[in-house]
Amino acid sequence: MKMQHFDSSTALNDAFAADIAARLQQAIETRGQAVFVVSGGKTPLPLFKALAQTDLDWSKVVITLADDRWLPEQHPDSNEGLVKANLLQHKAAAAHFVSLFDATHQDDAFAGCAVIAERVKGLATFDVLILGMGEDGHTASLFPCSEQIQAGLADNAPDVLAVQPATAPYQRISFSKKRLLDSRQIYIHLVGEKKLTVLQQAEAGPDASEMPIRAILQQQLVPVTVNFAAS
Ligand SMILES: O=C1O[C@H](COP(=O)(O)O)[C@@H](O)[C@H](O)[C@H]1O
Repeated sequence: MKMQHFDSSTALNDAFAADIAARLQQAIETRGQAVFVVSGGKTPLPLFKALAQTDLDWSKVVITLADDRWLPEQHPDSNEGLVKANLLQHKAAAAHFVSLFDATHQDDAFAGCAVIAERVKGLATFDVLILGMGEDGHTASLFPCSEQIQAGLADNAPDVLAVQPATAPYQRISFSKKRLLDSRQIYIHLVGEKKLTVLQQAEAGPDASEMPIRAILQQQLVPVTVNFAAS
């Protein structure tokens, strides 16, 4: 794991956006398209705004989410709504977005999960995956407090699973650890000292079902870079 400390989130976002654009550009040149997987929550908002202004042939970029809350995009807590309002704008408006929500099963992520599995099954290896982390050590929607945590971390897990966290709102849909690790480069994006403390706790302990971010930190298949700023 590579750890990068930045003096400010502005410096982090500028460098991060340039790095992502270079990797997506390289993927387009090598394979004709790039698959870019982002996370929701509050942390990535300024990064999304910076990326939206970045020169790239976005029409060759497929964007999806590592996870989403099972909500229509109009809901203020929908990660899809956040991505559409902040990333899929300006120069990045030409990107193709793959939603993790299905309105025909809008009240039940468990019923809708098969639709999402079908939708994402053709996605190639993720060229760039950005993960966030909650203060409980969850990443994507692999929540330690959920009944689905062992299924999400299993080596034979499906690509996506529905999750009901016990201590966070909304049903979720999440890529499994197995599918998240089918990536060429993983970034963990952290802002705030508290998240750094949580990351250090995660590095120190063995059990990924207690802190699912460990499944990303303690593997050797995919390079991981942590981009951190205190504020
Ligand atoms: O619930 C979620 O939380 C994490 C972390 O969010 P943040 O607001 O602390 O940045 C996020 O990575 C994940 O995508 C989201 O669904």
